[in-house]
Amino acid sequence: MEYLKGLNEAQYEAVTTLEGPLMVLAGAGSGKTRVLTMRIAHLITNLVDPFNILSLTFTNKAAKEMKERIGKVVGQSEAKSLWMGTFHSVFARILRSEAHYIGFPSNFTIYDSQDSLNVIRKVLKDLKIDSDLYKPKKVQARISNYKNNLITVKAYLNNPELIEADERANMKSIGVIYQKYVEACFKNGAMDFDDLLLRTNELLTRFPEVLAKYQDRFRYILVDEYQDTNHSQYLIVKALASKFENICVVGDDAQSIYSFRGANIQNILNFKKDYPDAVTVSLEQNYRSTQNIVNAANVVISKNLQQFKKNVFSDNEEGEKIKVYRSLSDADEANFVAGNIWEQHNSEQKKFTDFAILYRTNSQTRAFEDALRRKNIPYKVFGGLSFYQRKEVKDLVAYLRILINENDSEALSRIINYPVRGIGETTQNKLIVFADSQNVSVSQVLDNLGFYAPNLKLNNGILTKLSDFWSMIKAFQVMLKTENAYNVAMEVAKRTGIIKFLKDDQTPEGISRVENIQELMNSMQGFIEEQQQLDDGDPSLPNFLENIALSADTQTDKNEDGDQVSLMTIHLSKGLEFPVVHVVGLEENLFPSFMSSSTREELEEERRLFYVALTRAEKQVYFTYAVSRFQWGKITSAEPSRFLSEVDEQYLEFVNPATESRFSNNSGLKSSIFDDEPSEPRFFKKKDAKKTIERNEPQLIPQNLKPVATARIINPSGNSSQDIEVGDRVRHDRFGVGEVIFLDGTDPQNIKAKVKFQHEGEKNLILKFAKLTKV
Ligand SMILES: Nc1ncnc2c1ncn2[C@@H]1O[C@H](COP(=O)(O)OP(=O)(O)OP(=O)(O)O)[C@@H](O)[C@H]1O
Ligand SMILES: [Mg+2]
Repeated sequence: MEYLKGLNEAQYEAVTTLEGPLMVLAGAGSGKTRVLTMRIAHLITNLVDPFNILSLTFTNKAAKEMKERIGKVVGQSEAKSLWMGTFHSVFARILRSEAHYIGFPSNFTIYDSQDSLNVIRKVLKDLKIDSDLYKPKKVQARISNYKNNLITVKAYLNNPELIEADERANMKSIGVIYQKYVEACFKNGAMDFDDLLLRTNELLTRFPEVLAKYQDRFRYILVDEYQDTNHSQYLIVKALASKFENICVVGDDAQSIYSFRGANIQNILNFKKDYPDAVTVSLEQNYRSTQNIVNAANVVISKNLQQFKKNVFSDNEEGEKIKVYRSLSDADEANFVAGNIWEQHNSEQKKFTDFAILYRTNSQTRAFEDALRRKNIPYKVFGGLSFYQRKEVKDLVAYLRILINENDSEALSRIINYPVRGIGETTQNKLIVFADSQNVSVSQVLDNLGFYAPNLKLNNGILTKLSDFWSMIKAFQVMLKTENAYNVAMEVAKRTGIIKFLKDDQTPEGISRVENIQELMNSMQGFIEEQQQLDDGDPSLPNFLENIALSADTQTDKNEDGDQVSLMTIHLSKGLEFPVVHVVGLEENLFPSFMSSSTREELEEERRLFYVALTRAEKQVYFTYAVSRFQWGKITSAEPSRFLSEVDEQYLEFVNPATESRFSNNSGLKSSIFDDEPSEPRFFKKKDAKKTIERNEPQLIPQNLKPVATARIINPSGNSSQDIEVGDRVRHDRFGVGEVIFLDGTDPQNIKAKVKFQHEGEKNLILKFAKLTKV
């Protein structure tokens, strides 16, 4: 069989041992995912019905790619009936069919983290609990943690130890908040992400017939990235696999990076305990990266005490050294990376998809986006606020959610007065309080407005507005019976006045909101067409809504398959590979993060994250760090990350001019940024110091400016110039577009300008450094 030929001996064993429990524990790039993919192809070739195979992946995108690859071996139609996806998407699907067992409607809404946060805020308000003491995000994390460890409200309330621990942490109301939160979700007919796992566990433990059904169905179970499963996921897999024990898990303890979400490395250790005769395969050859990268990664991870010993080697070329670039600011760092990509694209004919920029936190994205945009380099930011979480998109989706599940009070509160229709907060509160007093939902009150009206204490004008609103919703529901989801959504966007409301705002943001609504429609159309082509496709609105609720990781941009640079957090990059990887922001307190460097455990997890970043690369790695960074509205100085010094110098090459101490920060820098005449920083040559000034705009200058008529902007390279006058519109890299209101000074090297920016207000700038362009 052709597909088996490309495997090495250990991989071959893992692919062809089809029966019984099997664990592949191996380093990055050693072919674990490939083994999993080929194993599924091999199962199907050996006449296992794809219907009986369940494969759990880390992202939906990974599932899609695997399916395509398997399809190439066994035929696309066979591959289609595989059950493949993330834990959340697979079990959401199962919960829909079995929801009645646990008292949920089959059309339950899935709450993303924003929705759930809103519900928590409401609960806190109802309970009159100060949200400064109980920060909603913190409460959310705690509840999530309980759920992922299968600690239900009841279990919590019966566990004095947990209650005491929360009391000690000054969180003694967590129990009651947790209870109210669960009640609110249940009443809304909604599940949050953790519920999808928790309720699946409930389903499988409380109803043996349901368990038996899915045990029989999923005779072969495969899990990728097993090191990052949490307890709840572990129990689901264990329960499903316990009848046939045909379970194959692959993972790498050195890449466990989700312990903050409850991922538990113990699951790997437990595997041997749960299945004592499990076959364990280790893969040692890394096929992804050059020797230099693999060796550097080995050195880094060996600093962790908590790890299985692994030999990983590469037979690929030795490859280039890792390039280290010390930048003077975050903007400089971004310019260097964009410049490097641009240069390699032009001179070496590399595609933009060959490049990745990996960072520790989403907030680092903007500088790179700006730099790439300036060079007209196409890029895609993964993660962050997903398309479907943008306000205008969520608002329209909330209408659609209400059509499916009227009890979804979170959706209702979003739209009842959007666009504004005179149903203000007071009215909404009255409705909620009244509904509670009658023990019905707000939608039930609206359904029977005539009946409840005499007791509602609302004036006739408001009652008419409520009744009009609800009649409109009912009309959409009727329409949904005969029209497809796209037509209904279009009608909603028009009839409710959303499109008009958004179109009235002609600012760039307003225009992009309208485009986003258009994009939502496009994605709906695309979804319907895609589903119509599938044998078991489901183009219905509920299925569309489920897909977008679970789509945090999928790509939604127009040019999805275009040639573009990938920007993402390291967490999201897990499992992926790119020819050229830039690991940026390698500074203390950023990476390792200041939030996760106080204990050894935390630091080891950060180091694993660094290992993940490094091992994404096939050919080239760039490490960059800045000695000063624009953060929280001000410039702060930064020290190089300790991880840089943990990589043996033999694997590194320093791109900057030689410095006295490679990773030492230059504490003289901070003041020099603000001085007109820089004092010479300690480890910098004079040339470098000058650059510091030029690159670190803005230069703030005294307020007392006198107007002059014209000034000349000297381009930093000195070879071109532009005249500028008071009243001119100019663009600044960081502040955007603004109008020049004052100019001051006669020395062309030292002209100062006061510019009023559209969004950023007035700024005083030294022209020489501000790099303004006339627009
Ligand atoms: N036997 C092989 N021959 C040639 N290439 C291989 C072989 N095994 C794996 N590869 C290639 O090596 C790369 C890494 O494989 P894969 O992504 O499966 O590794 P992994 O162990 O899952 O990595 P990670 O830990 O990062 O998820 C892929 O491009 C894959 O196609
Ligand atoms: Mg993998």
